[in-house]
Amino acid sequence: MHEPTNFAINCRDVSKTFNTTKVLDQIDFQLPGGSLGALLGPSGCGKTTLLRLIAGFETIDQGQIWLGDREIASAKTHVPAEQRQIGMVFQEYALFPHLTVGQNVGYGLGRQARQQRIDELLELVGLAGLAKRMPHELSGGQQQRVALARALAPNPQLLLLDEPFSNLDAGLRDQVRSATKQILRHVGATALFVTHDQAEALSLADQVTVMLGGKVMQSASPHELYLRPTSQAVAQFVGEANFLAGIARDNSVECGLGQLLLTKPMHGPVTLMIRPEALQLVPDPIGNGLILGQRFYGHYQLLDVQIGALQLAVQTGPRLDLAPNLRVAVSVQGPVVAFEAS
Ligand SMILES: Nc1ncnc2c1ncn2[C@@H]1O[C@H](COP(=O)(O)OP(=O)(O)OP(=O)(O)O)[C@@H](O)[C@H]1O
Repeated sequence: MHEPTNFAINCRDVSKTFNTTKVLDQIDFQLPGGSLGALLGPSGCGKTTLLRLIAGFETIDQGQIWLGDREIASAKTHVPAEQRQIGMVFQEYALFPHLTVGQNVGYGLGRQARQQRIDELLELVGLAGLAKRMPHELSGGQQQRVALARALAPNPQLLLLDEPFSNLDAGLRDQVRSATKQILRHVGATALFVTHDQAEALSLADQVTVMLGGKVMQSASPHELYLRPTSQAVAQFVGEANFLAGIARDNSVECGLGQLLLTKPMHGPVTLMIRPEALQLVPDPIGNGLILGQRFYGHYQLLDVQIGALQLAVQTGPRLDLAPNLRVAVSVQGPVVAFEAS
């Protein structure tokens, strides 16, 4: 079957079983050309397996994968990894320890114009002048850039990155992440990276795909995913969320915070999701809430507030006037998302 699309990657109904465990269950996944995608999910959800199927390191049991309009995998087809024009960056970088930086970058290139391309790529990743160094003479961040330059050298149609920043310490990680994004944008690459770090996925990717238990739960822009999760599971996995029960009638819902407005009409029992920053509080001796606890993060804080039988997280900026045992008035100032009660 041929399915021409505008997607750089198109996975349809892809399943994979190891021994008797179904690791990927009817995956539908698309990534537009020129964009940066993230596969996000907890450990064991199957994200690395999906990346490896796209790379061609494993065969698929069912479904199809296209790279542009080329079918690269199905139950009957398996284009070998080296013929897929896919570049890889591994978690451990996998640099050849006995080769210099320049030789590492040039590894997948033919002889022609090799030196020029190596220089060009080292310049691109900000390592011009380090071609003669050995990998062990570089910092973690520099090694990651060499791995990126090596993957980009043959001009791949697609770049796959497996937890590319997890080996870097926190201080360096942010810096390397934005440098990587800049480089990928500069060369107009289509790239897909795997992460279990939601902040990394939200801050870096154009499209975030949440996987849970071998299934794709939602694929959307970071804003859409955070503000309009389509399931309670996604809302819970991405960011901090408050859940409360309610009874919906048309565009309003009755719940422990009173009557609230819904963005779409619903009926009957629902579960409401309200982000901590969608709640506001002010000190009030006769208010509806009591501060039970405080989690202070510097540029913001989360306050655990008891309201009747509910316990909700409320986000504020750093303030000195809020502390446990203070009575406050809590109100809803942001979007309320409703799911059919499960
Ligand atoms: N070659 C294999 N043989 C048997 N089971 C495997 C194989 N590869 C992966 N699995 C199993 O498949 C499941 C999904 O693994 P996968 O590595 O895709 O998850 P992940 O979401 O990337 O997790 P992590 O973030 O921990 O790497 C796990 O239960 C894993 O043990």
